[in-house]
Amino acid sequence: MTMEVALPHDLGNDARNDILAREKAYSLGLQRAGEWVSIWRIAGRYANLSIFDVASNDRLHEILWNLPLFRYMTIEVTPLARHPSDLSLTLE
Ligand SMILES: O=C(O)C[C@H]1C=CC(=O)O1
Repeated sequence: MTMEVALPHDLGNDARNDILAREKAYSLGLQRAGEWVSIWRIAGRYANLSIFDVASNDRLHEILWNLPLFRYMTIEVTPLARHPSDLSLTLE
């Protein structure tokens, strides 16, 4: 999925630092738990591309809804399935 962030210009420094610290802590917790598998910065944008491995769509929604930055994000979810040519699935 991708998450594009648009923080309001009038957000004060303290509020900005606080929400970014809470976002980072929330993200690290989910990464340590194995549900947020990886996160990449999309070069040149205030956006990330992330891979999640969750038990259900309801769990994914719960995770996203509780992102501290949720209200400032545009999120695009792309469901992924295993590809038959994935080397790790190939017996050759
Ligand atoms: O910077 C971002 O891409 C937004 C957000 C997502 C996780 C995190 O720590 O920050």
